[in-house]
Amino acid sequence: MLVADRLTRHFGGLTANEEVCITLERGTLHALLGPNGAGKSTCINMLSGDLPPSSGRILLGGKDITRLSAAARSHLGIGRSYQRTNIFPQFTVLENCRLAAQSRRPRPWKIFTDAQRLGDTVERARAAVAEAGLGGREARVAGTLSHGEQRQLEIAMVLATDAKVLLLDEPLAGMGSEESAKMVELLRGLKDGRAILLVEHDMDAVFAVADTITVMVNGAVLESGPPAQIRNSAEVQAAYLGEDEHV
Ligand SMILES: Nc1ncnc2c1ncn2[C@@H]1O[C@H](COP(=O)(O)OP(=O)(O)OP(=O)(O)O)[C@@H](O)[C@H]1O
Repeated sequence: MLVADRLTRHFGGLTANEEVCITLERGTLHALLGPNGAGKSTCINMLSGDLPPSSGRILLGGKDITRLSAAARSHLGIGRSYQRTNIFPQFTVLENCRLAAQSRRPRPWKIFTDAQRLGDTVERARAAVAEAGLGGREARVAGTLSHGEQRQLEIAMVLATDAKVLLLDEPLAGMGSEESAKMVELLRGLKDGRAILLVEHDMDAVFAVADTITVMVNGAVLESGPPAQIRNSAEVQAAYLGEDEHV
């Protein structure tokens, strides 16, 4: 569905990503692992259109989208969440999702001109809230939700844009074990009909939910494969996972 083909990004003399290749398939979750500074955020930023690559290509359904803006990619069905929670805290859960859904419309801010379309947007927002596990909390002011629920709301906002490719940057950050377990369940349910890229430090969560894992070290892909292969890779253990007894 989405292909990163030899993506490279330099920052001055530093090579943050070097010829990174990643393929996201519909119906699967692909996790991107690596120590701090490995280049995961740089990679997700290039895929979302927040950062232009120095070289390499990004293909969506075979079409070259390397030069498209983040907004144009959103219209094509690529949605992303950010490491830091990115909601409007003073708005309700439903309003946050409605604004996200609205952003996909051709003229996003002309919302009072077409009641039928506005209705569609609200329906999409409601469906996204439900799918993200926040059903019943539509009228809650977002800033009063728990941390875990705010991260769920972020996911709901991505879903409200009708994204078919989800780029999720550390959705479990700062969560307790109960909240994490809930998020893992949520992620599992989101695979259906979508392709997901998950950048996440929580190993237990990654191994519980990923179909494919790519490990990056120093800006380059060290190894990519199913969880069992990564778990048993001597190279991965030596470079990165060796000291983690969960793996
Ligand atoms: N805008 C920037 N300008 C200069 N250097 C940058 C920039 N963004 C990232 N880097 C550098 O590129 C390298 C890769 O950083 P990146 O944030 O992609 O890693 P990461 O794997 O996401 O790390 P973390 O797990 O800490 O988020 C690091 O050495 C970082 O300092």
